[in-house]
Amino acid sequence: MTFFSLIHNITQLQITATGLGKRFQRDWIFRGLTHVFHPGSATAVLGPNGAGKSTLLNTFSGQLLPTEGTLAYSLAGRSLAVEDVPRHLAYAAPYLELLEELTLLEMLQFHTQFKPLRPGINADKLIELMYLEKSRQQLIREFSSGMKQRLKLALALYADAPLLLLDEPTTNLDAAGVAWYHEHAQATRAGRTLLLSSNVPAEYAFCDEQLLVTDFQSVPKK
Ligand SMILES: Nc1ncnc2c1ncn2[C@@H]1O[C@H](COP(=O)(O)OP(=O)(O)OP(=O)(O)O)[C@@H](O)[C@H]1O
Repeated sequence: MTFFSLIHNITQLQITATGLGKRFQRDWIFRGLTHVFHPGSATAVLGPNGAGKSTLLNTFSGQLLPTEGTLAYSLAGRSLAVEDVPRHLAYAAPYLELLEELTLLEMLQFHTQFKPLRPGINADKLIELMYLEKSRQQLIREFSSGMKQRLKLALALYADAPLLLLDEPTTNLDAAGVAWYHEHAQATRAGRTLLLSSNVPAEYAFCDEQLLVTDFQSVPKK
């Protein structure tokens, strides 16, 4: 398969954050975030451990409610309600679980009922792209941590979804896995709105924008 054959028209998704803030108990994690995430943009969400990168991604995914400010989503130029965002979202993160009791093939067949893959990709093709042919009938719980991470990434990268959130995407990957991630992230990013949280410069080098969470930890002066 060539990269060219993977290109298809992803519906454009835009996110507008206005005065966005998130607080846990008395602690503000970020505050005063105003930014437009354009379709096709790739934004690296940066900051030290505990800065709030995962919290920010979870807020953009609709799983966490902002404490203040607004998040507005639009799909193909039309307003998209936050409760409909999960349908258009693909998300890979260390804290998101796989269905460990299923085999790889069963897991893909189950998962893709709810989160379809891009046109031209099916479970067999994805297994081939992950180089996991020998593990088709193996239980996910028997996978190594690197195999699990490759599976999480493949499910997100090849999902037919315009919003892609990647939290620390090269976690548990060896050098070959990191190269695989770069190849497939590049092959699937056209047209998508990507937010990628990271502490590893090599994994976000291809992003065109950077957002430092620690820049949003006080209310901007008016
Ligand atoms: N559900 C929660 N309730 C209370 N505090 C939370 C909750 N989730 C996260 N926090 C706190 O929010 C802060 C930011 O955590 P977060 O996981 O977003 O940071 P991070 O930048 O992704 O860190 P890392 O680089 O270590 O993954 C931390 O102090 C964390 O303890």
